[in-house]
Amino acid sequence: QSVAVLGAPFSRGQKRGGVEHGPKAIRDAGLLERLSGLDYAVHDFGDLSFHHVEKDEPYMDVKFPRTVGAANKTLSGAVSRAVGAGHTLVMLGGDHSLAIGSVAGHAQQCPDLCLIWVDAHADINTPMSSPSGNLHGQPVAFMLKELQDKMPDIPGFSWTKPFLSSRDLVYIGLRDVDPGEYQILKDLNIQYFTMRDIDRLGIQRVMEVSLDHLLSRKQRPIHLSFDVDAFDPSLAPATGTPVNGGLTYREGIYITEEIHNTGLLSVMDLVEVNPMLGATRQAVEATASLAVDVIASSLGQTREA
Ligand SMILES: N[C@](CCCC[B-](O)(O)O)(CCN1CCCCC1)C(=O)O
Ligand SMILES: [Mn+2]
Ligand SMILES: [Mn+2]
Ligand SMILES: [Mn+2]
Repeated sequence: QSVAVLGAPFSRGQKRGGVEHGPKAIRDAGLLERLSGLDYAVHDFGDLSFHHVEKDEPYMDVKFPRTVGAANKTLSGAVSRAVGAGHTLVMLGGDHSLAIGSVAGHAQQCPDLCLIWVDAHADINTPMSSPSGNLHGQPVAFMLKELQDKMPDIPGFSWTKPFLSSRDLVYIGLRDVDPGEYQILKDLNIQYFTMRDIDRLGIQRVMEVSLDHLLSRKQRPIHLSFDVDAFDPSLAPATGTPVNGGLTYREGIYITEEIHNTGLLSVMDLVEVNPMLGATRQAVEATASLAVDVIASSLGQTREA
């Protein structure tokens, strides 16, 4: 089994500088060493380089559409090649707009993939419903076939088309969903577990139902898109959109242990670590170290042995 690590130093899906330094912060927290300690061959693909598109004016209030679109087109090619070469891939963000390229590239190789989205936010705004115009709040809307009649042709995104059915997606950790997003979740009958659901059911039941929902009919590759802001801000302060009342360390690790135990994890994203947003160096290091723990646990590090 071989693991590839790919950095995507990108920030234009949102407004706060620094998230482009996320890949370096996670590497500096010892990611490669930790993965080498697990029984994988580890390949470091380094960081992609992205180019800013000139005169990238907003389109329907969407910010930097051409720059974000171009970055994700590049990323999707790199992800597709890595999966095609047989690697389990870890994509380090960068903001969550990068999931547009990461999941699309994965779907090119694995069209029957299912998606587990761990996040305080649903990231399913359309350009029309977005309160901010920031594309890191919209990636899932670009993937869903059921939304394509609601999606305008945004400049920079002509390279991609929706590939995911709403039944092939589960959310875990939601606690800050916009009205337009909530309407979409309900209309498309998308399976989601909020932090309240986790309080009521417990994380063991949430994972049991989530994995049953996605895998009981058919075992297929899993794409895990993990936004570090799913965790409580006390654990992951260095991130752009923190929301109180998030996952505990143990809940986050239980999620990733259960995903590892399926044996079906194929690509994971770890996004929204922003080393410039920690109040202290310790806060930055705690956030980056947590990201390493999440990735290592997704790839088989256990609390047992
Ligand atoms: N839903 C928000 C936040 C998106 C976060 C993206 B992620 O998950 O990748 O970090 C807007 C959230 N909300 C807007 C009104 C005021 C409170 C925050 C948006 O801008 O779409
Ligand atoms: Mn997100
Ligand atoms: Mn989020
Ligand atoms: Mn965020």
